[in-house]
Amino acid sequence: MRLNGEVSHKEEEEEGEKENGNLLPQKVVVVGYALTSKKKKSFMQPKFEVLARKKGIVFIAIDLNKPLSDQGPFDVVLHKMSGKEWCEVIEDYKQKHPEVTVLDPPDAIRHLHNRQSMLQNVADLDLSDCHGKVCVPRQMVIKKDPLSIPDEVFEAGLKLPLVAKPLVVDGTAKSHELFLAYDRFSLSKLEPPLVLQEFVNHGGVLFKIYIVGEAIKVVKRFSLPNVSKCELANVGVHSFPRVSSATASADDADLDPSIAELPPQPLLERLSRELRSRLGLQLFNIDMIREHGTRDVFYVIDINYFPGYGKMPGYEHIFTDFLLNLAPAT
Ligand SMILES: Nc1ncnc2c1ncn2[C@@H]1O[C@H](COP(=O)(O)OP(=O)(O)OP(=O)(O)O)[C@@H](O)[C@H]1O
Ligand SMILES: O=P(O)(O)O[C@H]1[C@H](O)[C@@H](O)[C@H](OP(=O)(O)O)[C@@H](OP(=O)(O)O)[C@H]1O
Ligand SMILES: [Mg+2]
Ligand SMILES: [Mg+2]
Repeated sequence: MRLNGEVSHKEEEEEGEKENGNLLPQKVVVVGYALTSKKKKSFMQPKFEVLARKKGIVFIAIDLNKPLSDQGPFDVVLHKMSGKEWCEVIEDYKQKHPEVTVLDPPDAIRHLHNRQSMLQNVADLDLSDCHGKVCVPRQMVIKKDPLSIPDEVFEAGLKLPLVAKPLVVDGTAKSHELFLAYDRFSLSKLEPPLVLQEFVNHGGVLFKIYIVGEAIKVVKRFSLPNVSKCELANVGVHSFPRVSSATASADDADLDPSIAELPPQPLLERLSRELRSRLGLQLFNIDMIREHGTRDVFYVIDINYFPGYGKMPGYEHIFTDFLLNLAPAT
C-alpha cells in the first residue's frame, strides 16, 4: 500500500481531498484492472468509482497493448481476460513483481473454465456436520462423438431430464447456451464438448452466493421451474434463456418459505471458506439450489469467476473494504 504523496496520481488525490472535506484518506491503493468491455461496464459503475476514490482507491485501466511492467506501479491487479497469452503476461508479471497482489492466479481461474473441474472441489467436501448437505448433480462429459451420447447416457445410468451445458466457459454467449433434454436420443443433435448434468427439481429458486475475500453475500434469483412427472414423457432438447442471470431478483417475491428460505449461514460460511481455500480464489460466486421437498439438501450447479458483482447488493462497500484490507504482498 502506498502512503499519500508516494503516488503521482495527483488529480485523483485532489478530487478525493475535495470530496472528503479536506480529509485525505490515510493510504492510497492503486488498482490496475484488465477487464473485458462488458465486465468493465457492469463492474466500474460511477457510484462505485466515486466511493472508492473517496476511500483512497485509484483505479487504472491496464493498456493491453503496452508491457504490463511499464504501467503502474500498482498495489493490486484485478483481471478477467481469457487467452493463453494473457495468462503468460500475468504469470510473468507476478514473478517480477511479488510486491503486487494479483487477483487471482490464472491457474486457479482456469479451473473454473471447465464445467467438470469447477465442481470437483465441491464433490470432495464433507459438510455433513454443518446444518445441511452440499452435493453436486451427477454428470458426465461428452468430449467428441454426439452419436454416442444416447448409449453413454444409458451406460452411466444418468436420470432424465438432463441439462446440457457447453464444457468450456470462456465468457462468450455461446458458453452460456444451455439445453434441457427430455430424452437421450435427442441429445445427439447437440454439439460436444458438453457436460450432461441431471436436472434437480428445486422449486424455481436459486441462491447466488457471492464471495469477495472473506465477505459473503447471498441473493435469491428465479430459476427453472420443477419438471413434473407428466412432463417426463416429453421429448426433444429445448434451449432455455439465462434465467438466473437476469437483474430481477427474487429477494422480494412472495415465495413459498420452504423453497425460498436461505441456506443456513454456518453452511454458507463453511462452504465459502473451504472453496476459497481449495480453489485458491478470492473472487467468485456459487450457484446453489435446494432439492425440492427437502430442507437441507443442496446442490452446487455452477461456480463463476469474477461474476456480475454490479448486481450484488452493496457491492460498492464490500469491494472497497476488501481492496483496502488486502495485505500488501510479501
Ligand atoms: N442441474 C440443474 N438442475 C436444475 N436446474 C439447473 C441445473 N443446472 C442449471 N440449472 C438452471 O440453469 C441455469 C443456468 O445454469 P448454469 O448456472 O450452470 O449456467 P451458466 O451459463 O454458467 O450461468 P451463469 O450465468 O450463472 O454463469 C441455472 O441458474 C439454473 O436455473
Ligand atoms: O452475477 P451472476 O448473476 O452470476 O451472472 C454473471 C455470470 O455468472 C457470469 O458468468 C457473467 O460473466 P461472463 O459472461 O463474463 O463469464 C456475468 O456477466 P456480467 O459481468 O456482464 O454481469 C454475469 O452474467
Ligand atoms: Mg450459473
Ligand atoms: Mg456460470
